[in-house]
Amino acid sequence: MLSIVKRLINFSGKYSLRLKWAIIFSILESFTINGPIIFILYGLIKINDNTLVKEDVVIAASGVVISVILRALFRRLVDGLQSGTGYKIFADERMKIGDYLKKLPTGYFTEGNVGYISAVLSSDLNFIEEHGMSTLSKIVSGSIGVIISSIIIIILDYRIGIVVSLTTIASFVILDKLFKKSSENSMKKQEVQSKLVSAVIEYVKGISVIKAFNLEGQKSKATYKSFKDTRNILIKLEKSLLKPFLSLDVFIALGTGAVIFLASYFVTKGTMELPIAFMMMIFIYQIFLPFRVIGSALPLGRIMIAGLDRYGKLMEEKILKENNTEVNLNNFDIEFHRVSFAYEKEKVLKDISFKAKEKTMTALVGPSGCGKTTIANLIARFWDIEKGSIKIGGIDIREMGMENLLKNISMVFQRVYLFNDTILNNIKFSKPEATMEEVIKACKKARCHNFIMDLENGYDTIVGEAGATLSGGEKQRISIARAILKDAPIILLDEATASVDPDNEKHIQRAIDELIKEKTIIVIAHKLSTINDADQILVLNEGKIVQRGTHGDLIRKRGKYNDLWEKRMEARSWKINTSVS
Ligand SMILES: Nc1ncnc2c1ncn2[C@@H]1O[C@H](COP(=O)(O)OP(=O)(O)OP(=O)(O)O)[C@@H](O)[C@H]1O
Repeated sequence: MLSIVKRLINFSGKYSLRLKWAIIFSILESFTINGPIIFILYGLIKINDNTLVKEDVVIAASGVVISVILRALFRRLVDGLQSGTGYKIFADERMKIGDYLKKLPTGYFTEGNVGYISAVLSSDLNFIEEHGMSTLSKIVSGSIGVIISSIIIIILDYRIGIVVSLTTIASFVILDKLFKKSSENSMKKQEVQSKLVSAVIEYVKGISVIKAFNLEGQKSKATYKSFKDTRNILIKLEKSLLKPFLSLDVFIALGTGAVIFLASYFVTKGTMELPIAFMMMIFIYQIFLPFRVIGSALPLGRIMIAGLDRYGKLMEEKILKENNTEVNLNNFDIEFHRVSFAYEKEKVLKDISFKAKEKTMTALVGPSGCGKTTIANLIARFWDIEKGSIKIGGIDIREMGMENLLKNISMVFQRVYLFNDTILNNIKFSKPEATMEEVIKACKKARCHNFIMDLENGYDTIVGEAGATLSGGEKQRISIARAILKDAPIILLDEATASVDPDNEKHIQRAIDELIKEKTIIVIAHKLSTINDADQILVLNEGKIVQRGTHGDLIRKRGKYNDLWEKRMEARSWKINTSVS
C-alpha cells in the first residue's frame, strides 16, 4: 500500500510537495473525523458518572463544533492542493513524452510498438490521470483513519482494541494478496489492449488492400480476435476483483459482530461501563468505514502501478544520443566509413565506405532489399549505426544534434505523408516563416501551383487525413515543393517507381530537376532513369558495395550493373512490344 503512495508521489515530480502537504492535511482531517464521537463519549461518561456540570456540556458541544469546522477546513485544503494537480502533472508529462518520442529512433515505431505506445499513453496514463489523486487520498486518509480508530479503541478498551487491530492487520495482508492477482490480470489487459490498437491501426491502414484482395473475412477475424481477447480479459479482471471485495465484506461483518458481542459480554460481566460499550458499538462502524475506502482504492492503485511500470518501460527505450552543440559545416560532403548496420540480428549493411562530394549526385542501385533505403535513412540518423562512422562536412552526424543535422537535409520519399491541414501549411511545414510569394515560387518550380489553384480553396484547401484527397503524383509534387522551400543543401531522394502515370512522372521529373540544382544528392534509383547523369553510382548487393563508378565506366566493366542495366532495357522493350501487340 505504501508502495502505491510512494510511486504516485515520485511520479508527481515537481508537484510532489503539494501532494505531501495534501497528505499532512489528510492526516489532520482523519483526527478531526473522530472528534465528535470522542466529545460525545466524554459527555456520556459524565452523565453515567452523575458528574455532569455546565462546563462539561460546553466542552462537549464546542468540541463537536470545532471538530466539524476543522474537518471541513482540512478537507478544503486537501481538495485545493489535489484538485487539478493530476491534470497539471500529466500536462507536463505529455510534453515530456512528445520530446522523448522525437528522440527515439524512427525504427522503433513499428506497428506493434505503436500499439504499445498508444495503449500506454491513452489507457494507462488517462487512467492514472483520472483516478490517481482520489486513490492517493483514499489510501492515505483510509490508512490513517484505521490507525487512529484502532488507537482510540485500544484506549477505550484494550481487549477489544487487540481484537480489532488483529482483525485489521490480518485482513490487510489477505486483501493485499488477493489484489495482487488482479494486478496480474491488469498486466494482461494492457497486453491485449496494445494488440487491439495495433490490429485496428493495421486494419484501417490496409483497408484498400483488404478490399482489393477480398481479405475482409481473414483480416476481420484477426481484428475480432483482438476484440474478443480484450473482452475476455476485462471480464476476468472484474471477476478477479469480486473475491477480494466479498472477503472484505465478510471481514467487516465478522469484525463488527465480534466487537458487539465482546462489548455486550464485558458489560454483563461488569468489566466495561455501559457508555463505553454503547460508544464502541457506534464506533465500530466508524473504524470499518476507512477499511472499506482502502479496499476500493487498492485495486485501482495496483492497476496504476502496473500502468506506471509500462510507462517507465517505454521511457527506458534507448534514445538517440543528442549533442546540441551548434556545428557550422564548411561543406556538405557525405562520407560513410566502414559502416555496418543491423535492424535486428542480421546485418543489412556490411562494411560500407564511400564519399559523396558536395554538389554531386550519388545514385544507389541494386536489387530489392540490398540496403539502398537503409543507407539514405542512416544519413538522416533514423537509426544509429553500430560500427563505423557517417560524416557530413567532416563531422560525425552523432556529434551534431538532430535539429542541426535535419535542417541540412530534405527527404523526398515515395510514401508522402501530408498532415490533415491546409496545403499551404503542409508546404510551409519545412519553413514556417516563409512568405506566400516564396511558397508560390517553390510550388511553381515543383509543378504543383496550377493544380493547387484549380482546387476550390486553392492553397487553403484542407488535405484529407494522410493526404487522401490528392493523387499520388500530386502529393509527391507537394512534398517536392516542401523540399524546394526548405532549400537544404543535402537531398535524399527516392526515385519514383512505376506507380505514377507517365504525365505525372514527367512533371515530377521536372520538379526534381529544380530541386536538385547545386545540392548534394543521394538518389535511390529504382528505374535507372536518373542515373545516366550521376557523378557516382554505387551498386549494392546483399548489403555490400559490389561496384562503383559512372554509368559509362560500369557499362564498360560488364558486371552486376551491366546485368541490371540490360534487364532494365529488356523490360522496357518488353513493355513497348506488349503495348504495341
Ligand atoms: N524497419 C526495418 N526493420 C527490420 N528490417 C528492415 C527494416 N527496414 C528494412 N529492413 C530490411 O533491411 C533490408 C534492406 O532494406 P532496404 O529497404 O534498405 O532495401 P532497398 O534496397 O531499399 O529495397 P527496395 O528497393 O525494395 O526498397 C531488407 O532485408 C529489409 O527487409
